[in-house]
Order: sequence, then C-alpha cells, then structure tokens
Amino acid sequence: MESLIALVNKIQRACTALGDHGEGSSLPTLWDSLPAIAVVGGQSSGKSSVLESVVGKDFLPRGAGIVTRRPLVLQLHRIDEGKEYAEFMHLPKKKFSDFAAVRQEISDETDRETGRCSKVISTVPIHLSIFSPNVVNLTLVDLPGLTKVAVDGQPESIVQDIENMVRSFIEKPNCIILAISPANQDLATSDAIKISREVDPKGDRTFGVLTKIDLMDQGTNAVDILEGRGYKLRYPWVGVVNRSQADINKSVDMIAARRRERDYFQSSPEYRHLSERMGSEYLGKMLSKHLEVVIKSRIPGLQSLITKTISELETELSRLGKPVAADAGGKLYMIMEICRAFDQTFKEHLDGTRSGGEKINSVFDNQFPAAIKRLQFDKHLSMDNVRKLITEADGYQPHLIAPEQGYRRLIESCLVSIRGPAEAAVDAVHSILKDLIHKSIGETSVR
Ligand SMILES: Nc1nc2c(ncn2[C@@H]2O[C@H](COP(=O)(O)OP(=O)(O)OP(=O)(O)O)[C@@H](O)[C@H]2O)c(=O)[nH]1
Repeated sequence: MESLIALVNKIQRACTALGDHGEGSSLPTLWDSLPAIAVVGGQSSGKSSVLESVVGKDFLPRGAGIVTRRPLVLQLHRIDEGKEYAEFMHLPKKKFSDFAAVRQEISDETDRETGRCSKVISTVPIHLSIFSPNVVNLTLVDLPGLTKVAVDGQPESIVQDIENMVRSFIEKPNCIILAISPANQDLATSDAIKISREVDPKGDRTFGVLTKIDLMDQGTNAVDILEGRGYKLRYPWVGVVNRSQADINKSVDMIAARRRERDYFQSSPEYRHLSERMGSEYLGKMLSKHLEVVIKSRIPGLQSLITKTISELETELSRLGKPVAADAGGKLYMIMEICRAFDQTFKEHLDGTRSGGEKINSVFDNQFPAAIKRLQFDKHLSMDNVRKLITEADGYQPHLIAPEQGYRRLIESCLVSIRGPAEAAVDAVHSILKDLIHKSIGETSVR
C-alpha cells in the first residue's frame, strides 16, 4: 500500500513537471483528481508547526505577520535507508541536506514570485519533496493563514485573496482538509472550522487538529472537543503540542519536541486516556493510512481518467505529426519531404489514382463544347450577315481581290463570343485545381 502513495507522489511530481497545477492548466488535468491534504487555519494557529512535526524537521520560515505567502506543496517520500534530503521542483538538480537552507530557499522563492513584498501573496505553489527514512508517504499543502483584517501596508483585498486561495484548494472533492484550530481560542471563532464546514458540510473529508493545548487557561481543557462532544467531525480530533516560540528560539530539536509532546499527553491526567491517538507522530501515521484508503477507492476512477487522457493526447499528438528537427539541415529535409509527399498526392489526383482529375476532363469534354454549341454561330455566319460585314468593311471602295478586312471582322466577332465560355472553362478548371490542392494538403502525410 505504501508504494501506492509513493506512486501517487510520483504522478503528482510528473503533473507538476508538465505544468499541471489543476484547474486552468492548458492540458487535461490529472492533478485535481489526485488526493492531497491541505492544511488550513487562521494566522499563527500552528499550521507550519504541525507540518514540521509531521515531517520531524525544522524547515519552514517563521516570523511575525503572514509568513506562508505561497502554497507549499510538500511531498514526503519514505526511503529505506540513507541520509535525508530535500529537493525543490524549481531547482531539480540540487539536493538540500541542510534544512536551514531549505527554509531560506522557501523564503527566497516566495520573494521571487511576490517581488520581495512581505505583504503580498501569490497562488503559484512552491513544490518541495523531502526524502527521509523517518517520514510517512504523504502529500501536504501548506496554505497562507486566514486573516480577518488587512493590517498596515497590506492591500485591502488580502483577507478575501487568502480566503479565495484556500477555498480553491479545499473545495476540490479530492482534497483532505486538515483544519487547524488553536485550543486556547474558542472553537466557535475558528477560521479553519468555518471554512471547512462551508466546503465539506458533512465533515467527510475534514480532520480537526487542536494545537496549543499546553497554552490553555488553567482549569480548562480540551477533553470535550477531543472526545468529539464540542464539535463533532466524522473523524476523531487529534490534539498536538508543538514547540513554543521560546522553544524555537532556543533551537529545541524536533526529536526532543516529539518526546516532550508524548510525555505531555501520557502524563497529564486529563489526556492520559487519549494519549494513544494524540500527538504529531500519530497524526502523520493516521493521515498516511487515510490517504491510502482514499487512493485505493479512487484507483478505478484514476485509471479511467489516465486512459482517457492518454488516448486524447495521442490523438492530438498524431494530428500534430512528427517532431520538427531542431537543426537547419533537418528542417530543410523535412520541408523537402513534405513537398515531395504533396507533389505525389497532387499528381495522383490529376492522374486518376485518386479522384479529381476527371473533373478537368469533363470541363473540356462537356461544359466547354456545350457552351460553344449554345452560341448562335449559324446566325452570325449567315450569308446576309457575312455580306453585310464584308460590304461594310469595303467602305466606299468595293474590293477587287480578297475581302480581307471583312474576314478579319468576322473572325474577331466570333472570337469575342467564344471569350465568355472560354473564360468560364478556365475559371472552372482553376477552382477544381484549388480544391485538389486543399484536398492534397489534407491528405499529405510525411511518410
Ligand atoms: N506553546 C505552543 N506554541 C505553539 C504551538 N503551536 C504553535 N505554536 C507557536 O505559535 C506560533 C505560530 O505558529 P506557526 O506554526 O508559525 O503558525 P502558522 O499557522 O503556520 O502561521 P502563519 O503561516 O503565519 O499563518 C509560533 O510561535 C509557534 O511556536 C503549540 O502547540 N504550543
């Protein structure tokens, strides 16, 4: 089953490499049909902390204000052995083994897209893959935190922009929503719950995560919510205790933080009975398991979509023809080959191997003679008319030997009346030839 998630991860990487980011892509999109987990919540609710805990690594930028300003598509790949490393899609040949450098690159790449303005967000995702023996296979998307008001320097539209971006990810039926709510705030004010309820009213694909349990007021606890009494979701809530800002400042490492989290749940009397299904480690495993189930149920749909897409693309590819050579010699050869093929097809039409040439014959055999016959030559060349024309050509001096001038007039007037049918025949042949050229172009294939 694990290899199934790894396979979906690979397909997602291929989608990204081919520019398929879902809706709006120029190609039929496969990305939207692949399941992924999006992390949503209000600003500073602990989204990045949850992600880092699941990965077990420090690698996300931290600070005040909107830190996550572009969607981060994070793919976790489990490797059997070896040192862990990270790779960005925009830097395909570079392996990062220093995770502080990963954090810096996320920050730099965010700035590259948003023009170094810390108040601006962008919908263009950053793709990061982490390969490690300590992760479960998962695809997670970190999104900017939802806010309620634009603060100093932020554009007025920022609140709506962030909401729209988050909604565009989580409204897709294949998106699993990881709704992060801080336990030290009333759940009724949770941005994550509000938006996830809008797009998934039955809670079929929403997982509730409660952060900052350690920061709750004395005398209060999150047991009601964690046991599903406060706000019922289809899947049980998971509580986590991430590193505090002070821990981050003191560089408390993730292994120590995970151990402390485990101890916290196991030792506190309120949560001890729930400790088996609390914490980031449990969350990671549970999400991976759920993803497996979702992928399994989608396999038939994915298979038929892939088959359909392949056949559509193959049809388009065959319509586009062979690839064009890059060098001048190759291009010239190809043009010559096309001309030769066209010449051959055109000739076949004229010679009768293919249809068309007989129409030209019919113009000269039927249309032209019939039109000539319709001309009234007998009237034109009647004795009276011939006499009249010859006499008129003589003027006041009657001819002595040959009435040449008169004959000339006779021939000229005959030629004038032939002109109409002759031109009509030329036009007919011209239009037949044009049709044959179009037909031959359509039928020319480079053999
Ligand atoms: N004590 C404690 N502090 C936490 C916990 N979770 C997060 N924090 C702190 O809360 C602050 C915000 O956490 P982040 O993980 O950066 O929040 P975020 O939602 O990713 O923030 P944005 O991306 O800016 O929206 C940080 O200082 C964390 O150390 C927790 O469970 N306990």
